[in-house]
Amino acid sequence: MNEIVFHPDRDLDLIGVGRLCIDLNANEIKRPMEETRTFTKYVGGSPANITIAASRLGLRSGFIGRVADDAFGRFITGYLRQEGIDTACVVTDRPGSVTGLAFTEIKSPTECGILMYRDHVADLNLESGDVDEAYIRRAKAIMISGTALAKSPSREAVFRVIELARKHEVVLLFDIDYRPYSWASRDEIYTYCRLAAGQCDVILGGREEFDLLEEAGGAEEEDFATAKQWFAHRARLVVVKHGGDGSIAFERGGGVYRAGVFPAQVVKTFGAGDSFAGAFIYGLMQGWAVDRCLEYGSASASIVVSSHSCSEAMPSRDQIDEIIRKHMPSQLSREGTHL
Ligand SMILES: Nc1ncnc2c1ncn2[C@@H]1O[C@H](COP(=O)(O)OP(=O)(O)OP(=O)(O)O)[C@@H](O)[C@H]1O
Ligand SMILES: O=C(O)C[C@@H](O)[C@H](O)C(=O)CO
Repeated sequence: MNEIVFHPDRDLDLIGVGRLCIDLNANEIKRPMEETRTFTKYVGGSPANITIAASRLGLRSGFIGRVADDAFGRFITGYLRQEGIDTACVVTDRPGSVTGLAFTEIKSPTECGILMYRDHVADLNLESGDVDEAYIRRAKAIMISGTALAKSPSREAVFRVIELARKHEVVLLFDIDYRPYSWASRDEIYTYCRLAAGQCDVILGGREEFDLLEEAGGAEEEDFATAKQWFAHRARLVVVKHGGDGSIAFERGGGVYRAGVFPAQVVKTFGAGDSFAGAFIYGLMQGWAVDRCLEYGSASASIVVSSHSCSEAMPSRDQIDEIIRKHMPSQLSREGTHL
């Protein structure tokens, strides 16, 4: 069991909120972007990737976001529908905005870069009026990503989502999802992400992402200090991702869980966090103990880092189960440390 209580009788398990964009992943891998000639197009955007991951695992999923009135916007909406994700609240933006593009460079399994084209993007035109209370009320959980707070009117729309989710007892999950290209300043990140994270039940982020939201770390080990800081707000579960070094999760009730990583034939590193989050959330919603959720997320991530794409590579339950069967639990430990 875990400490997150989801409303039982809702017809949507998870609603993603925010960025819907296009990944253009270099086909010529082990080359710098300057030498790349061709790309493969996938749906992208961290919230979209997470929602696709969750839907692939069987969660009944929806999305609140805006797409551009262009061929990429239509491609994204069609792909979400093809994946069984409800798109009733995916709004086509007024003409003039564009779809965010993420050109990815795969120089080596550990050197991957992303060239973001994010000017005038439709996803940051999400408005409070796009947030339908009746839609929110249908959900057990809502996943918010930090980048949706980077600009107005998307920023106000996210706070409207938070307000309605709290009103209707919808579990709020916050993925810090720091992407520097959309933010005007560090102050804004600190201000708005802290405000949002302070309202959420579950917070996920990398070590560096949490550092952006916190005063200087305390004397204790940083991750423990992070968890204590967020337990002073609403959080019941804090998950710190450490890339190839694994992850650690803290429950407000005192449980501390560490997970290593599963072996992977790494093609690219990005997409690890989104696949981890989608599978971790799936585990939470099955009522699994946190250590099992970490293991599921870690196994999912090992599959996606071994693939060329993010969204399209999101694994099925069978694929994840096979990885876990093959490799057994990876240095999972549960420390009954009380914070
Ligand atoms: N090289 C790897 N091999 C296997 N698993 C990995 C690897 N890198 C990351 N993971 C798994 O994915 C999880 C999340 O990775 P990471 O901390 O890089 O998230 P992130 O920075 O949010 O990723 P993203 O690049 O998608 O934004 C890790 O905690 C780990 O379980
Ligand atoms: O989230 C983004 O804008 C980039 C993603 O589309 C890309 O797939 C990635 O970096 C996933 O972590």
